[in-house]
Amino acid sequence: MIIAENVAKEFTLHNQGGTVLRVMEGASLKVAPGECVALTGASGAGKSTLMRMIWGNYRTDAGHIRVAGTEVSSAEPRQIIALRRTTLGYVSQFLRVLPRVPTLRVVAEPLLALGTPEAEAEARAAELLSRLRIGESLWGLSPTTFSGGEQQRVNIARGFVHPYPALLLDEPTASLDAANRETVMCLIEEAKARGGAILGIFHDEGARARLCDRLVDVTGFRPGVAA
Ligand SMILES: Nc1ncnc2c1ncn2[C@@H]1O[C@H](COP(=O)(O)OP(=O)(O)OP(=O)(O)O)[C@@H](O)[C@H]1O
Repeated sequence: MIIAENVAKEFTLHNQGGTVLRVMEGASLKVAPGECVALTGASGAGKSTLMRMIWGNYRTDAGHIRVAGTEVSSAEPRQIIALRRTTLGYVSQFLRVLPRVPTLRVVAEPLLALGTPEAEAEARAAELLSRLRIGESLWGLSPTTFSGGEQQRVNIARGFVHPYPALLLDEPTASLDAANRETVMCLIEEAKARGGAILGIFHDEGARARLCDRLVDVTGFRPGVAA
């Protein structure tokens, strides 16, 4: 479902004398439907960079990335947008939303974009917000003023509202209390059980041990380090 083959990436720092940082080469991994794979490696090893290339925000310099048959590494922007709408979800660490859009709408939006009737989309959004303990009194408000943990849970609700076949998770349990952490782990287990292919960064070792079928250490993809 998610396939990376021999991916390489370097950054050119144009405002720092054109210094070239080679951060990755020969990066290969596969995530099958129903599988959860964790990216590991020390800070700066390249976990986020690989996730951003799979998400289509960073260009790959060499190699191929395919998600559900779409060649992300050479896709046109409209293909990336279509992939994100139907197939590839991403729960980042930060919520980015338009101001003044109510929380219920923020969470329902991925379903509305797929043509789901409004009542059905909002019912599903409400169910997830309730599971994640976001009180109903907040649903009509924009999440921009919410606490860090509340914003993270709105982000998670939005990422799980549609059963994406492939899902990228960036520290989904970070800074959550025990009850919400458990809810998020259940959501991830349910996504696996319905055949979702999940690739994530989990600094939470307990969550990683419970959820992940395999670990991929990106340190092996550093230029000059044998995989
Ligand atoms: N946009 C960018 N421009 C220049 N260098 C970048 C950029 N993004 C990442 N890098 C560099 O690439 C390397 C890998 O960074 P990355 O954020 O992928 O690491 P990470 O493993 O996710 O780290 P952490 O666990 O601290 O989040 C770092 O040396 C970083 O400075």
